[in-house]
Amino acid sequence: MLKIGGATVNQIPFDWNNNTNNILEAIEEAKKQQIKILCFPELCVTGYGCEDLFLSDWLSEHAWKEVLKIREYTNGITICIGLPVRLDGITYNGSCVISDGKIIGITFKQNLARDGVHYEPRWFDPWIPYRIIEIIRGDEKIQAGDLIYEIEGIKFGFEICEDGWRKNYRPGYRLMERGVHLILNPSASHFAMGKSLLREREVVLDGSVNFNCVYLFTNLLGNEAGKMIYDGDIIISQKEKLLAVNKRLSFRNFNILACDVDFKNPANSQVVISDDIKDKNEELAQAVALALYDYIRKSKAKGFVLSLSGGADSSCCAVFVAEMVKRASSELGWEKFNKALSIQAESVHEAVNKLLTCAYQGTTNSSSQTFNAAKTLAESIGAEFHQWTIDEEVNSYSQKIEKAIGRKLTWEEDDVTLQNIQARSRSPIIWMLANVKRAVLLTTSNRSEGDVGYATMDGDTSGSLSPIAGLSKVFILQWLRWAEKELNQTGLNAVNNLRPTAELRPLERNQTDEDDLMPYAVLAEIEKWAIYERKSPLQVYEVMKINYEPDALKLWIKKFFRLWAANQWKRERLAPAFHLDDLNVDPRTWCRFPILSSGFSEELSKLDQY
Ligand SMILES: Nc1ncnc2c1ncn2[C@@H]1O[C@H](COP(=O)(O)OP(=O)(O)OC[C@H]2O[C@@H]([n+]3cccc(C(=O)O)c3)[C@H](O)[C@@H]2O)[C@@H](O)[C@H]1O
Ligand SMILES: Nc1ncnc2c1ncn2[C@@H]1O[C@H](COP(=O)(O)OP(=O)(O)OP(=O)(O)O)[C@@H](O)[C@H]1O
Ligand SMILES: NC(=O)CC[C@H](N)C(=O)O
Repeated sequence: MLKIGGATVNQIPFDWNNNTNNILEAIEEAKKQQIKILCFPELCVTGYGCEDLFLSDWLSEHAWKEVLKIREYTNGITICIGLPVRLDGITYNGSCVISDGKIIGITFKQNLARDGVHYEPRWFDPWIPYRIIEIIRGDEKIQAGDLIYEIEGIKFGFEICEDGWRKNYRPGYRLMERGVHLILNPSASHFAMGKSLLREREVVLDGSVNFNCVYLFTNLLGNEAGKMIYDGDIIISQKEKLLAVNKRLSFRNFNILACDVDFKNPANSQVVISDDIKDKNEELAQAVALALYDYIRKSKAKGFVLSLSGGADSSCCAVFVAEMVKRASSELGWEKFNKALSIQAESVHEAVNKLLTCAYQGTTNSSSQTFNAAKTLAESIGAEFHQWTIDEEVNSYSQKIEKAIGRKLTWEEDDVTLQNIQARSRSPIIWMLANVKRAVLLTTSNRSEGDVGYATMDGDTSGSLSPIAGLSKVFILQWLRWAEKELNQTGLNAVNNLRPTAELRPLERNQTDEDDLMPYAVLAEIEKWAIYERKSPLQVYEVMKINYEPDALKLWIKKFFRLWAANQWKRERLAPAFHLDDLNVDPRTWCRFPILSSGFSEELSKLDQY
């Protein structure tokens, strides 16, 4: 029997103190549990999200100094820690094995992650299979490359994150030929709804079955650098059996999971029952809560400010903050929670009151229904709530422009202008409140709005963090109904009975988002084919035509592609957002698209001729 384990850690890019402390605390705990081999996540010494700093010499040099510090605490244990290693001006992504005070080697990643949110080839070079070199650090000579190691008669090697996702190119095939009993996978695998099952089945179980071994996977934890959230999974399998899976998305700085493994007789290996929850609505609630907690903790802001309209998007943001307080305080206890966020509170309501300030900013076009929905929700979660109207500001701007252009503004001629000035008049004062409170201003953009630019730049897009910009409106609407019932967020009842509306036109015009755009379900389906599956307008029409009336569908597809292309600049200006789904329209991470383009003019005319 050999006790092996993983340690997930909540790191911060080049926050040496935080990162090394987390690693040392985890080692101490692992020693108490008598773990013999302990695997930490990918690049855990520096953080995974150091971006172009990986190209500098000093980052890797400093990382090495931390490795030497950590080495001092490894008596009686073998650990693997991830760090960048720069050799002759080229950076490699390595996992360093330290056993009982000795550095016994560094393995380098062979397959670099380059899809979706990952841009590793910009910073790292892939390592060539079987290549082994000797590197000099101080007066030490260290083996590095495609190594295998042996501890207490157990041979082990590495697949580093993406290595385990590249089905036919997995280093595991070669490690099996070289007789390893154990494969360690240190990872930085970002959260997306539904993805943790893929890790379990396609990386871990497929690995232990195909390579006839024990497979140990350890992921990073939390919102490390602003956008990506790491689940902090630790998964251990032996051949076709899952031995241990931890509860993901913890608010703690580190978590450990270990089990006793009998390498010769798998039937004797310890099995740890998992209480992880895979339901998409629940894992999303936990992931966004953790992301918000880490964001204020790491940015040292004093809380959040939110322009709360009583509509779905802003209400969703408010509920996520309340869930953050509820979940983090329940896992950490009030003492740790208060210390981490520099507040004093003893109940969820009290803490939400200190951390979330909301304002309803009505106009003559606002309804009593949205006001009541906003007020009821704010009261139910305990948020500080203010209300005022912005008609004076809107009228003042309008009168000045009317004087300048020498005519009256009218809804017939100036529809979008008159809408936008309302959204923009809410912006300076809500920013002012954020300044006063030294808080982060949340913006409420969702992914469907992002697709088609259905938002006013520097109006409702104002803010510095956009928690739900990665979610489609269809998903948000169903999540809110789920949260009302399953999370007992009863203050959502009125919100859930409203139809999405911008309330920017006079009330008698009965504005709804879906009349302005198209049904949100259609928008989400076109988005799936056009953006996720990368199909042309005609191809989107081909796959969708069986379910819709042809002329209406053509109009919707044309509207989507036209607005998509015209609004790339707007997506570039949206506040940083969390990555939550397989698909994202963030131009700085998942989805690159030109700001100026043909706007699909030829492709859309082909659709007309079809
Ligand atoms: N390619 C480009 N590169 C750089 N800038 C570009 C540009 N194209 C336009 N622009 C600029 O952008 C301006 C237009 O953008 P912008 O002012 O944002 O406004 P715009 O996109 O024209 O209109 C905003 C839309 O969002 C809707 N809305 C607004 C507010 C809230 C909600 C809601 O759901 O609650 C909905 C509103 O009904 C309207 O349909 C132009 O005046 C021009 O200055
Ligand atoms: N009366 C209002 N008071 C405060 N903020 C408002 C008001 N109207 C709009 N806003 C701000 O503008 C944002 C954009 O409005 P939008 O209509 O897209 O979202 P929503 O009102 O939250 O949801 P829905 O679209 O489902 O009505 C809101 O989320 C909110 O932050
Ligand atoms: N860091 C990595 O190599 C991550 C890549 C992997 N495909 C993931 O998304 O989880």
